[in-house]
Amino acid sequence: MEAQLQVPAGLEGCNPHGAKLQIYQEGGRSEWMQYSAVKMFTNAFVINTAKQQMLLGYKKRGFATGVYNGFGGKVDIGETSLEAAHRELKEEAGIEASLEHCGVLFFYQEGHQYAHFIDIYRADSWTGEPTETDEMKPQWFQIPSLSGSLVNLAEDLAKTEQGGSETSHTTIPLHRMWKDDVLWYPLLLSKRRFIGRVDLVEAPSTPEPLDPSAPLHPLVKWWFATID
Ligand SMILES: Nc1nc2c([nH]c(=O)n2[C@H]2C[C@H](O)[C@@H](COP(=O)(O)OP(=O)(O)OP(=O)(O)O)O2)c(=O)[nH]1
Repeated sequence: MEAQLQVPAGLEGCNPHGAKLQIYQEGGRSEWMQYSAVKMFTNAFVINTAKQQMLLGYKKRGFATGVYNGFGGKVDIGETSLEAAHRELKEEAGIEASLEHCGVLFFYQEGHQYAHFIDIYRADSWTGEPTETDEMKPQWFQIPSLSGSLVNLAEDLAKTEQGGSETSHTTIPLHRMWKDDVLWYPLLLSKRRFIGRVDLVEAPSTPEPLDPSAPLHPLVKWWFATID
């Protein structure tokens, strides 16, 4: 019988049926940072497969202002993660979608009171028209070709970091997203189930307007595995 991989603290219990885990990528420091509490979050990504586009929201206020992300937030007391994901998608983007759970991102930023345990969801269809809210401005972005390997896709995604400009965001705007997203977007986009953890050090407060060349929340340790 094959030995199961040791998963980072925070991800225990994410593979209750003992499915096969395979390291996708890992790196950084030798030790994970210590956290004292964990809160549950959701993050939902809507994909237009026919047009090869992804809906992202520009965060207008609160945590991570100025960053593009999927739609999500805290899971409220008495709510399941899936219920929270539907509620947040409606509140932040004005749409409804059939969400499929595709991964877990455990995220800890140095100096923060708690770690984020984020259930990541994906939908390939939706109802309603994405609408700007007080918190998020939704916008469609082109996904680089999915025909190559995951490694190629990660490289294609990374190229958008250098190629992005202030005014045109035709491809996914990695230079304005959390630094770890390039590590797991290839899995999300190719529908591979995954679990992962990232530790980041505190970055200086984000300048407005964002400087695309400025470092955003530097990563100090990361680990991602696919689940089969
Ligand atoms: N893509 C990505 N998302 C992340 C990372 N770290 C992280 O917390 N998130 C997500 C989880 C949540 O979807 C979102 C944080 O939610 P939020 O900004 O709405 O938090 P909030 O405290 O205002 O919660 P709420 O009022 O909306 O419930 O950011 C990351 O590294 N990459």
